[in-house]
Amino acid sequence: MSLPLTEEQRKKIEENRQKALARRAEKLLAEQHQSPGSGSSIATNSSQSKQGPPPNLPRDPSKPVNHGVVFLQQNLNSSSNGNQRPPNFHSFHLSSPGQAKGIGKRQEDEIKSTPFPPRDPGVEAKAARPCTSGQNISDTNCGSGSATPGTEGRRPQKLGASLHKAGSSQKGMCIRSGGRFQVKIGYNAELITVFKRLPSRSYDPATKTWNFSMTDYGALMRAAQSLPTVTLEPLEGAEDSRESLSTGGVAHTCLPSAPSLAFVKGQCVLISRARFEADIGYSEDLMALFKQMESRSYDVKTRKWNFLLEEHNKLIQSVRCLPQVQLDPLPTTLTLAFASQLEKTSPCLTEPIPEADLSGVDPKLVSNLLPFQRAGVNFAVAKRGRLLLADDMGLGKTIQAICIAAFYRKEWPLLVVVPSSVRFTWEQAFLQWLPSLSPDRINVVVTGKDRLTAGLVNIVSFDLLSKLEKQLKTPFKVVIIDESHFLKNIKTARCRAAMPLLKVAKRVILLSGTPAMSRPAELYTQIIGVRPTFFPQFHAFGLRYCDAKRQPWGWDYSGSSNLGELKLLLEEAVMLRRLKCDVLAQLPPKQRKMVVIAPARISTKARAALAAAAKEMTTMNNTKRQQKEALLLFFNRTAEAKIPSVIEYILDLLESGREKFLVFAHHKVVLSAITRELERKQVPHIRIDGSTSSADREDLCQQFQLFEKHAVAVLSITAANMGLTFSSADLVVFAELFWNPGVLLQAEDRVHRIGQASSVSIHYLVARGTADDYLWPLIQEKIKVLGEAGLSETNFSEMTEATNYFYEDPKQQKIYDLFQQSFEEEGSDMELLEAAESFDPGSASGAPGSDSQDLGDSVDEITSTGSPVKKRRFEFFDNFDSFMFPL
Ligand SMILES: Nc1ncnc2c1ncn2[C@@H]1O[C@H](COP(=O)(O)OP(=O)(O)OP(=O)(O)O)[C@@H](O)[C@H]1O
Repeated sequence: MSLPLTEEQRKKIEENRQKALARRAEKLLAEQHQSPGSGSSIATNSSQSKQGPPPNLPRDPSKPVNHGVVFLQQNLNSSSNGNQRPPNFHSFHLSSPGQAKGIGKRQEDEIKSTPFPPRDPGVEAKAARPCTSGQNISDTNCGSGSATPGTEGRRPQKLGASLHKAGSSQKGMCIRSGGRFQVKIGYNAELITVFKRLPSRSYDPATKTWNFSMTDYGALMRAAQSLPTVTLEPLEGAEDSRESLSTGGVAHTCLPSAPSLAFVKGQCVLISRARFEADIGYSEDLMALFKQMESRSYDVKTRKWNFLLEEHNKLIQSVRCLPQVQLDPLPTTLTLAFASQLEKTSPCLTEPIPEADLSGVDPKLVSNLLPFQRAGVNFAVAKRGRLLLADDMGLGKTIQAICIAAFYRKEWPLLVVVPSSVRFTWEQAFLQWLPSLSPDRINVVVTGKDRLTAGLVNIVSFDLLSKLEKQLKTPFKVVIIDESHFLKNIKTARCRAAMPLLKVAKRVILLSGTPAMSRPAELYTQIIGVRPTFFPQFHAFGLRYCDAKRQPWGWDYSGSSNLGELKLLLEEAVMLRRLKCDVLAQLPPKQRKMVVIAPARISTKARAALAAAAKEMTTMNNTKRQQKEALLLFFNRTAEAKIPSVIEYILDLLESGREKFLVFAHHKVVLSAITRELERKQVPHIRIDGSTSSADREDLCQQFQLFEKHAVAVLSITAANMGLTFSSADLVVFAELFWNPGVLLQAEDRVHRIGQASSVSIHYLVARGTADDYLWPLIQEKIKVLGEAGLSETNFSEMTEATNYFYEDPKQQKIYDLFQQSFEEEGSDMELLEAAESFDPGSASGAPGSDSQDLGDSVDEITSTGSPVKKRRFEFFDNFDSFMFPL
């Protein structure tokens, strides 16, 4: 005789019975999918959807069925929703004849063969994780249906209303708890599965209840409605509240079943010239599709699938048939740039760059090109003269740019836009490398009154360009932009002036050793400068490569994303970049450069003082002592006159991204003016001069070596030319010349020594119309003598061939002779040193004023009306906040 069942046992049996029924219903549904003549075809389902549930499925709602089946019924009921993009496989497969119409046979087959979404809760939970777009299941599964025309006009069932369910269904309720809500109900395995798919789920072991944020309320209620074994009372007052609507309240008729809540979204990303990767979450359907791709490869490290570019379009087309997957294709810019790979028009991955025919370019230039420079010219010609040449600093971008421009000489006049401090250095470079170019065909624009088109080669500073561009009637066909990162901020006048010129020019040669100093957004203007059709909207570029984020005040593009892809795109279509270490074997250990600094920056007063000093030197009947004094004064006046140009050059170097360098000067006034300016700009720096104690020298030197970012060492030529190591820098700037070349070489070797792995750049700043006119040839002469005697490997004259510093004028010859005699005399070093130390510009007769008072008196900054223009020249320090676009 059996004992009567306890309440507990009855409940358990009922639960088991329901589970068994659910399993059976699921099996039936699966069989229906597999059977060829069954209702699994889209067409059949479409017709069924009009007629009601398929005959082999339970019709009686009072009979328990599993959630998948209930979901099917719900979809059948909502079959009028023809325009709605189905949120998941089930709704797509089993409903919506409108959708079915648009599906081809092959897609149909794919859909038919698509298995059920994963049942393993772990896998499901993974799939249901918020996808890359930030969507979570609560908005992906219902959002699309919530406001579609197909659902309009149909009276939606209230979200919270309990459906009529089997009398044995388990009852529970939702209760508000702060900003969340909790579900009070006994154990129900299916409901737990639903819970586990909701992103905001949290389990409280103390009360043994699950709780959720309100964002998941709609999804939970809809999923619970689809479970025949569960009846959930809604939250009080939530039925018609905005909360329920915002979570998709009106769309409950298309509710997905719990397992199909997963929706994955991702994008294709280029990972090499030949392959792209699908950056997307897990989806079983997608996985099946990936496995059909011939070129598929799985990267165990990134846990992502990648494919050959030639399969990109095929994959994208196939994925479009998976309604629960959104895989964004590569941006059009990339597909255009890599068209040969996508269309497999090129049999080899990297085609060799053809050798350019440089027979029309001056042989002097061509024969001097180093192999990597020649390759740079070939690359530029292969890119039809439009490129960003981003070689490391000091690799000779100037000579390459001149050669590329000379290749297109028939299309000249040429425009060369450069930082103001190097206008004359560029002039020298043209004279040096293109002997066929008559010097009078070079037009260096110095003032706002000059003509921009007066020469065959026109060299202009960024700032003057923005004042003179209106002069242009016909555009330049060939344009060089030196330090093109000066254009990084689209809002600046210089950028606004230059960009239209680049757009219409046929050849655009951008030069920069540091195209972007802190963020990819800085590259945008340079990319479109070279390729105006790339990323027509900055926003699209920002979204992909700048990790664009919407902020309350607008979009923030200061981040970075997909950098590997950006690099590939740049290398393919825009940029050539070689690092020093790549071509070190081709480089000399030291590269010297004579920088002709802008004479226009020498103030009128300083000019007058220089002229007076020079005149004094050539005055007849002067005693030897008077001659010496005149020479010292000329030397001192030179130092003073060079200060504005020196400072401008140093600031341009910093703006160009030079991080660490040494500046040698001789006069105290020059050292002080430089350090004062660095302090003003808050650039970390050290100073070592005659007044620095031995102990401090070592400390300061160590400090400089350890500085991580940009820093400048301001050093006295005579006090810091020996015994110190500054090998963490690879650039030395001589703000002043010194008559003793041995001292200069020693100073150079502060960076060129053991510990220095790089080729070292040395820049000598030379000002015309000053004592430099005499000092420079004197130094070259002396070095030559040392070289001939085997005492120096250095040949200074090589870099100044084009510079005629020897004067025909007998007066100038006399000054030169005087310098020569003085420097050869015993003790002259000491005398010059003292003169430099004690020189006080304010006290000298005819003095132009104390050290840097005249710094701003530049012709550049005088407009055509003669009024000084106040502006922030050095954006590098003042303005990091570019590219913050308003919404
Ligand atoms: N092939 C060459 N033959 C002789 N001198 C060269 C050659 N290439 C470069 N130089 C010299 O090397 C020095 C550095 O070159 P350049 O100023 O063009 O470098 P860069 O790449 O523009 O550097 P930065 O980015 O610092 O301006 C110059 O004095 C230049 O004349």
